[in-house]
Amino acid sequence: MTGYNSQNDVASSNGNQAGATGHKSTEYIAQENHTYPYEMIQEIADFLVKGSGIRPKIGIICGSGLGSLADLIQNPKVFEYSKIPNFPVSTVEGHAGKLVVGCLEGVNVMAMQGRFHYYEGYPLAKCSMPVRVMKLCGVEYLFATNAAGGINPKYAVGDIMLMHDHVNMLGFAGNSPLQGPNDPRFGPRFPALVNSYNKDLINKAIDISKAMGIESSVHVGVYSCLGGPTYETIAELRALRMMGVDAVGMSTVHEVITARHCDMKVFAFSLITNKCATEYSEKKDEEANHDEVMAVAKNKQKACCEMVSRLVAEIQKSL
Ligand SMILES: O=P(O)(O)O[C@H]1O[C@H](CO)[C@@H](O)[C@H]1O
Ligand SMILES: Nc1nc2[nH]cnc2c(=O)[nH]1
Repeated sequence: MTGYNSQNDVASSNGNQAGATGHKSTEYIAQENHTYPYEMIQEIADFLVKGSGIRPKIGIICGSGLGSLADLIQNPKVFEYSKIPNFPVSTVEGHAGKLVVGCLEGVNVMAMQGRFHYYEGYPLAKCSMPVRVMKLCGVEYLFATNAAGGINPKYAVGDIMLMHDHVNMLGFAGNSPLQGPNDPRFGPRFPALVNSYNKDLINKAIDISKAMGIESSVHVGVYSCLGGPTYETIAELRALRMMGVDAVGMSTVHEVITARHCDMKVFAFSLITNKCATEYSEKKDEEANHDEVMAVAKNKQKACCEMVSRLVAEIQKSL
């Protein structure tokens, strides 16, 4: 184990910061960028597969207040993040910090009850590192869920938006989970992101929403991730709307990028927990707040759980 967690570990690691030529080694550059070497991710994956006795096919990331998605899992083996070697810990309310491995609708799955956000102080590569762990555990499909503010005026609180594309605002600012040396065992240096969101899974989810009788509150749209932790200003929300963004949050995009880099099939949805104001107003109730986000997610978790279960059942048919 090359074990490191902080800048201090970099300085005290293997002393190969600069070789005889004065060049930094790839491993040193990886550590300097807070990326995780392949071997370290493999060790985390081995720990989880050995500890659970399961090789999951589907990985689920539970959004704020949507941790109950992991409660669907049968015969769960639960790993607290703090007990998993080299794993970050969750610091946000509504993100329990547990990894749950087991069976859902006859498929082996792994669910993160708690994700990592950039605003928590973690670099993007660290936020999305668990996606690579999932990959090395055997995961082929990533289901990423989130709580988001609705910018599209047609969206109501409690609606679900199936993500078919994203606008990566952190990427515009030059920040990416793939920054730093590329390890081709995960994927290519320059991955393409068109068709990132699997069309077949979106269509299946639309059919499921019809079967559930909720199709009028299910949309297909564009998500944008901002760095947070502030919610947006009116001017920012207007700018995002002009760019074609339908819902805004502080997560998911870096996970999707990491998943597509290592060729996973991606399905993602946003639960619209608040309507974003695009007109100036003094009204307090038009301001986003995390308590409201959590309350709406709690209210709507049943529909979200059913959507996820049914989609997993559909995948099971095709395995
Ligand atoms: O994206 P998830 O983790 O669902 O959480 C969303 O809700 C929180 C803000 O209320 C932010 O963390 C935002 O990203
Ligand atoms: N950035 C952002 N994240 C959210 N998560 C839930 N609601 C919101 C929102 O309005 N903005």
